Amino acid sequence: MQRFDYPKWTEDLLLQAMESFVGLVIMLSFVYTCISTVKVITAEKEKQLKEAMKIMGLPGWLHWTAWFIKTFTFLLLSITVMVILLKAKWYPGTDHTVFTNSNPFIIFIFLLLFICATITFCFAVSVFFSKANTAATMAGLAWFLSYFPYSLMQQRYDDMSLAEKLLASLCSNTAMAYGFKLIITFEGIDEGVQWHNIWKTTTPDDNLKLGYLMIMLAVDALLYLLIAIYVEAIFPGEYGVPQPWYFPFTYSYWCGKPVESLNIEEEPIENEFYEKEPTHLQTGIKISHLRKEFSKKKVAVHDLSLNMYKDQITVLLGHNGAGKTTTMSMLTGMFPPSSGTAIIGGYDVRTEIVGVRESLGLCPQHNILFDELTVKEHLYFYSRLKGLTRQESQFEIDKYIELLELIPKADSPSSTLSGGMKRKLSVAVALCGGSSVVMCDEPTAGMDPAARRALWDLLQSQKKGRTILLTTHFMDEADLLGDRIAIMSGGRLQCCGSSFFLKKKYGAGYHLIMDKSKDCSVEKVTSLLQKYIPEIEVNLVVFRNYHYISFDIQ
Ligand SMILES: Nc1ncnc2c1ncn2[C@@H]1O[C@H](COP(=O)(O)OP(=O)(O)OP(=O)(O)O)[C@@H](O)[C@H]1O
Repeated sequence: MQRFDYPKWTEDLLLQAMESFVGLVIMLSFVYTCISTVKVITAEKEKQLKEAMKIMGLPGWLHWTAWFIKTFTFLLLSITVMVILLKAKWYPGTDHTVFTNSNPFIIFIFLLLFICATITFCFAVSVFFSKANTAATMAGLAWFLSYFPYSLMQQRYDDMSLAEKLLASLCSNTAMAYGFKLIITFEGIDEGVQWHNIWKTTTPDDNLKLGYLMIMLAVDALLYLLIAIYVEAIFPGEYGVPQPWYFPFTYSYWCGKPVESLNIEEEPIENEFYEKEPTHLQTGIKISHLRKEFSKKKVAVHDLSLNMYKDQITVLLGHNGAGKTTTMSMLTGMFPPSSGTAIIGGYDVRTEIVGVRESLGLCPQHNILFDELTVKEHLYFYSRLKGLTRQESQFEIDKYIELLELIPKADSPSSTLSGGMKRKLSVAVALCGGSSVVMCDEPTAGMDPAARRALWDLLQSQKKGRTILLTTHFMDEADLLGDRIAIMSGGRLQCCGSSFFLKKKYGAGYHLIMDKSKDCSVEKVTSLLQKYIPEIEVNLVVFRNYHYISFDIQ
């Protein structure tokens, strides 16, 4: 077959076009991955999913490793395509490729190191933000900014010392740009990058070698990872207990228990509003002088001291804004206490939150579920997080979907469940995996009466061997479920004891409070009510300039 000789300029043009195309693909795939990774990681934080997973036992390193593997797999695919494009013979009848002489394996390793640096760069950016959209915008900006040292100093490249170039390479994009500049220069002298010249310069005037840049990319990857871990620890965002800035130098960070004992003083909580504590039961949660100030004026929890026992359900009962969720958030490490502490399973919530979370199951007030995961997958995921084997996890799945009557929905994604079903699943998630301390924040909110009853039965049947804390503002729920009921109001514990103790103390019965207008006849209202409830008693209460009629019904 006769070979047609193309003019040389068309070959050069095609190669240049390919170079630009490959450059664009590299750029776009990395920018896209960087922005989307930062966005999803921060969204996980924003929706409290990350903190919930950590509360349920997800170690921080595993979270980062999972994200690393996922992003790495995607980028690995894109750099493989890139290397193929760089080495593909684009021009018919010639051996010319974009990088004709270079060893593709070296280019691949170089890009592999760049991937690692890019992923940890995303981690480092994500820890500075709590809102996904802001984080994504800033990630795009930061990604381009990290290319700036290269473009700004390009004019004086020849005058720069090696130290200056290496310092600029602390920005991974700059290291990548320097690397490609070297590869292109090696290509220019028809040698290409080879194993024998990665520790050589292309000209005697240059001082930068590809080997140095590969080391710098590895250093960048490690540096960004350390920044991510450190900043996340001292600035966990809206949720999480911040560590002191010097935490890497503390004994407890590396060896678990701190040197000094964190045991809180054993002071019996006794007064007329606090029922004598059971002596035959083990304390599961010990709260001591817990206080939370959101600001100088806003104290959500005042000096709360309370013990909760194993094999019992302790109910925190209170009106909206009484401080129940804040208390639970401090116990689970979502918020650090302003003062005071709590010991859960022998661990202090201020300093040993990882230990606290080993035994913890949480059903937060707002469902924290993964939209795409099914009911079964949620139970499997959280059971495995708690350390159960595949077989044990399967047993947990079967048990809870049956107990909570979720069998027909077992394979449905959580986003397709009704509100009540989502609550059921959240409670099952808290109980599964053998959590010995279970906290449920208003678990029956939004449930119909039959579902509430089923959930009450489940909680009653599951309390053996566990310390269960649940919050509610339903008196009937507290009465039925609570072995001990702690009533909170205005951030303070008002009284605590069994349902029997509280009824004896405050009188079993109901209070009816009515708003009274100026011309209201108390006698007429009372006689009307007495027609239906003969034993009703009236007493008039004046509260903050408003008049109320308060009735006691025994
Ligand atoms: N992040 C926050 N910043 C400032 N104030 C807060 C914050 N979280 C809660 N508060 C305030 O603390 C008080 C207690 O709130 P909390 O959510 O603990 O009450 P609650 O008893 O759980 O109420 P509900 O039954 O409505 O959930 C409220 O006055 C609330 O406005």
